Amino acid sequence: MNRTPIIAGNWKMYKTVGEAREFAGVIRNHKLEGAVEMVVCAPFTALSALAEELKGSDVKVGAQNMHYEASGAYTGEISPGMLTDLGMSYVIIGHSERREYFAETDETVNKKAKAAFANGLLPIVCVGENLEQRESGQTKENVREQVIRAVEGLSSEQAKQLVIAYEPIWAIGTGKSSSAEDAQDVIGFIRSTVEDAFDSQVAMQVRIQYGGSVNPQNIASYMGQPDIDGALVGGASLAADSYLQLVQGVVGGK
Ligand SMILES: O=C(CO)COP(=O)(O)O
Repeated sequence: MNRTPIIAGNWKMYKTVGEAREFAGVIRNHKLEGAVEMVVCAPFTALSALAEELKGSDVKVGAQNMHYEASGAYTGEISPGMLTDLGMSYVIIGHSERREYFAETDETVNKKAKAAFANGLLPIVCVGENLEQRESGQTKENVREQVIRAVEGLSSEQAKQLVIAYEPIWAIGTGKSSSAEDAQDVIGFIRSTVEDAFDSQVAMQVRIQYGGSVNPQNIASYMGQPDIDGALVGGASLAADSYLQLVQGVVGGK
């Protein structure tokens, strides 16, 4: 099965519009002929400028969150249609920081995943265990529950296009990345969970990324694993040269 690897930068709450434009200027001429899908997920304020700067390039733009409703009295929120209107391709859903600080639940993750597809956006759904769950041997049970709840009610056609990011919370921003073997173990398990929820066809096509302290030095080790289809990267995606090194690492690792 040929799954196109996907490298997605998650800028979190970093970069002004000017900084985003500068980044885009460096990466926009990078051509990969479909070997890797390049995505940058930026703060809402930078999305319009990025879409403009990266138009016609191989780099796709994504948001880091959205509401699941189409419109309404939801002060401070952004709807799926507003993202489509800006030319977004992807949206990160259920990042652990949103689950922890902004009350995101498996239920809202599921509503957002459905709303993303309904609006022509591809969701990158994040799952992952915290340190306590890892140490008490509950990693797989926890991740299985998150995956099953996230994909409830999606059609097989939608599920095939889904991107799942496995991000162990203890590895995010800590410099303590999961070993490639441990990440493969959980990601292989996530693929079998998708097979249980749908079928083997869907499981073979769904792309599953690893995230958590990925950098240009360790990316190739993850890509050498059979079930790992790319990475969702925070800190190391912020500098354009580092982002391009990650992309090259994905090419070299597969
Ligand atoms: O949360 C992450 C990406 O979504 C990972 O962040 P770091 O790459 O900075 O550890």
